[in-house]
Amino acid sequence: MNEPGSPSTGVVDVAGLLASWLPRQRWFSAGHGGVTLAPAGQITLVPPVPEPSVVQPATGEFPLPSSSTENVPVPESVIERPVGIVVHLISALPAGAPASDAGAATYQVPLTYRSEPVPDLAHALLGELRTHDGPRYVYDAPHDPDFVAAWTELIARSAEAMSEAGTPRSRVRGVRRAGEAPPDPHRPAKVLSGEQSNTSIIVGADGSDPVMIKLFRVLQPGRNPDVVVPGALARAGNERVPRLVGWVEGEWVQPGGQPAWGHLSAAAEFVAGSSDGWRIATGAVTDGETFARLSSDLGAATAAVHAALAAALPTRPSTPATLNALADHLQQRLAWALEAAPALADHATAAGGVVEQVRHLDRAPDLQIVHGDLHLGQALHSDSRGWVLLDFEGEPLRPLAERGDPDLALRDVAGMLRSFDYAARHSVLGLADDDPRSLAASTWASECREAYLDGYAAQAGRDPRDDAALLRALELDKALYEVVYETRHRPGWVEVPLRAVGRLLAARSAAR
Ligand SMILES: Nc1ncnc2c1ncn2[C@@H]1O[C@H](COP(=O)(O)OP(=O)(O)O)[C@@H](O)[C@H]1O
Ligand SMILES: O=P(O)(O)O[C@H]1O[C@H](CO)[C@@H](O[C@H]2O[C@H](CO)[C@@H](O)[C@H](O)[C@H]2O)[C@H](O)[C@H]1O
Repeated sequence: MNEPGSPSTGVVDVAGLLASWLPRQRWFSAGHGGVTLAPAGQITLVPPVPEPSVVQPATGEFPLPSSSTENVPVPESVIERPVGIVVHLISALPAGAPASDAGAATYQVPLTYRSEPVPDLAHALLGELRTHDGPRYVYDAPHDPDFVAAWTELIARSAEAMSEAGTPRSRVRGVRRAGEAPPDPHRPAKVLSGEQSNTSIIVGADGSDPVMIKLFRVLQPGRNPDVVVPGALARAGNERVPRLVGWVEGEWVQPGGQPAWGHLSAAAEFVAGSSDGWRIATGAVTDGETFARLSSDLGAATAAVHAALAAALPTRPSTPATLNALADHLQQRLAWALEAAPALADHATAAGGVVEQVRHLDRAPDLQIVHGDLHLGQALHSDSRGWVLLDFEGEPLRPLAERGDPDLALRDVAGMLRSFDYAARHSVLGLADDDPRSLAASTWASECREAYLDGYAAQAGRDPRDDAALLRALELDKALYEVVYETRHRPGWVEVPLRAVGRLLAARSAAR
């Protein structure tokens, strides 16, 4: 066996570096051991990208953690350049699982290979590889201006590239929406910092028409709602979402060998001078200020997006079967949450009552395409644009295949109501419900809630409070999801949704 990263026949292997780097990334959820990685595709870009080319997916597997040298080869042609750019597509399988395992995730990992180290990119260095041509410095490519220029150009030129070997499986295509000005690949770029499920790069924040390019880190076969939905809204002329500029789509190979097609990236207008709703709302809580006016505007913006989605994309009338399916879904959520958080056991019977109530409701509004995971962090406010809504990918803990289905617009309303509760109560964690500070938080959240619903009702011509039982059931559904989310990601916050479950169920008993 060769030494890690050493050349064997003119190609080098980056598996060892990935094995230690990937598990440290926020978006890598495959675990910290016992995972097998398998190359699923490999796209080679050439700066400044006159025509990008795609090479055939590599075959073979390598275990993680490991310093195997055998299986993520970097083509010789890449290594020979001063700057080589490769977008590695890598599937992660639970160790020992069959290669066809349906639970495997495919990660998008663009890397640059440089013959000279770049001090400005030190924070993005994965490590060093030894090659027959001397060392190569390997960087997390979204931080590297040459990768960003190449990727932006792919979209700007709507460039399509076939696999060098001519197989239809290996192909990426940039698409620029008709009527959109091409983003300029040569403007300064910056990776957005902060907790994110994907990696977003702002291109051209120094001037006019900046663009935000999001790289989907976890690839799933199929159309990504974060491309489809803003695209439909842009076509409909709705201005409550950042304008979609373009996207990148492509093909890769799933662990069992089946070809997959899906979106790799979306590019949208970067809303300069904006703040997200979570930051504004929690600032208001800290300063003891009202958020009612902005809540009302946010309600109106949500209703405008819902109306545009209902006009532009498929809708379905609700039937008794719809209510049954909603009740089943809530029941599954409950079982899922009970498993993750046994503390919910005291609420199981009352929550089961809500399930049955939903099943026997007389009616429900029509189903339509919705946001799916709406909360304050998914809304941006600026003086020039008012509120815009972001990130139509739906709940990250749900399979992509389920996320684009028509659903109740009320689900988004419930999500935002939960978010007002979070903004108010995360600042009083650990205090009893009757503590004056908790009571003040509760009053603040109620004020936002009513203002949001008023704003929504005025814009939509239909008040979500007319479907009070359904709305409460959807708030419960969301709070159960949040219990699982917090248990996995922020156990210190789990008290926020746990207490909400208790309050929502108590309010229901009181209402009967
Ligand atoms: N078009 C945009 N303009 C300005 N800021 C944006 C834009 N899109 C996203 N952001 C910022 O990036 C953050 C993460 O975006 P989001 O779409 O939620 O990414 P992720 O899928 O990684 O969670 C948002 O909270 C917002 O602050
Ligand atoms: O933004 P994402 O799509 O990654 O959504 C996930 O993370 C959110 C937290 O960042 C989480 O939202 C929950 O916490 C928010 C405060 O941080 C709060 O405003 C939301 O109401 C609450 O649901 C979201 O559930 C999760 O899917």
